[in-house]
Amino acid sequence: MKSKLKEVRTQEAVGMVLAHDLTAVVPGKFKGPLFRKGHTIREEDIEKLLNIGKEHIYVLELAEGELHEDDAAHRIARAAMRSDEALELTRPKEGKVDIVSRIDGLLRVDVPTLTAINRVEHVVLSTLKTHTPVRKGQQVAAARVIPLVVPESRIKQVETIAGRQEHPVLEVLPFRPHRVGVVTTGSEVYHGRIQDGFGPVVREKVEQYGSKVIGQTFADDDKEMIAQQIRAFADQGADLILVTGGMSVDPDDRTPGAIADLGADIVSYGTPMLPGSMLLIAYYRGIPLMGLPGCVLHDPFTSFDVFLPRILAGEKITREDIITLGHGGLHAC
Ligand SMILES: Nc1nc2c(c(=O)[nH]1)N[C@H]1C(S)=C(S)[C@@H](COP(=O)(O)OP(=O)(O)OC[C@H]3O[C@@H](n4cnc5c(N)ncnc54)[C@H](O)[C@@H]3O)O[C@H]1N2
Ligand code: MOO
Repeated sequence: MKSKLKEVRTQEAVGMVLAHDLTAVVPGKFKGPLFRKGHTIREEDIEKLLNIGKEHIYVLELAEGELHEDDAAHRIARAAMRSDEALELTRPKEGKVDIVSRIDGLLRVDVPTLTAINRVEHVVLSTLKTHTPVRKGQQVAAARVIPLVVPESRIKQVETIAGRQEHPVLEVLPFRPHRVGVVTTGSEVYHGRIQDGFGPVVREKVEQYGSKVIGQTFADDDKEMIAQQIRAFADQGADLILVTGGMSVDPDDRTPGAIADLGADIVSYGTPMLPGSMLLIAYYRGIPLMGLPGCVLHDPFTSFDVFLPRILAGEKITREDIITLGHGGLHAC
């Protein structure tokens, strides 16, 4: 490190970086650092410094090609989010800059590029997991460097890595309001033996992302009846269709067969996640279609909760998205 100490008059120190902690003592009440090493002195700090008797202070003079931790953190965060309007930065605090979502949406992280950035020595970019649904005001990432001063070349390296890809390292896709049709299967519900439990569960989940259930219909364990109700929602302009129950191996489980008979393009029947392993994802006339197994009724977090926000944010689900769920896919089941 080529930076060095310099003594300056406190009134002239605004914008400069404190070289060591400065201690304040209020008898009987407080003893501790008033400002920490690395703090960038602001106008409002001058009064406080004079009040503890500091007319002169040591500041850190950065050499050519060096960056203070605050500036480095800011540049890492900026490189990661580019100009995504859905994200904003906080002011540096203790050398850390937070990235916060300005909207409700789906966080997307380019994981290989994130890893390449963290491979640069002393650079820290920490994020929530990719595909996490986030709320307006929620922190999604934090950036910092480890030492107080770093060579600017390292940060330029981060900027080059982040700039190589077409998409930013971090982005939040807004949830798009969808019109959702629900087909509930099961002879026990159809014949009124038991009361439907699926309707309220899926309605709440769909509404939480700003979409709307446009209707729920009931079908017996009959492939043609199920298929006909799916077709009816497609004709009504639904842009997501959920079919509940009948997803397992019993002779009365007709949902996967009905979806196959419709000629839907089945991405996968089965996901390596528990609960929710019997989930089916397909596209019928371009409309996403999900077969929801019984566990969605009683487990608060299943594979349905993984893919619903992704679909509502406009992502097209691929087989690769499904098969890679296996690692870490075992939840309470
Ligand atoms: N031998 C195997 N057994 C099971 C397998 C398997 O692979 N092999 N898979 C298990 C998994 S995983 C799940 S999840 C469950 C259930 O899947 P289903 O989608 O077939 O669920 P259903 O049989 O239709 O219903 C289960 C249970 O929930 C009640 N139910 C269904 N719909 C409603 C509704 N709308 N409202 C209220 N209650 C409802 C239904 O009456 C049943 O009691 O299979 C495992 N078994
Ligand atoms: O589809 Mo099941 O949830 O794995 O119980």
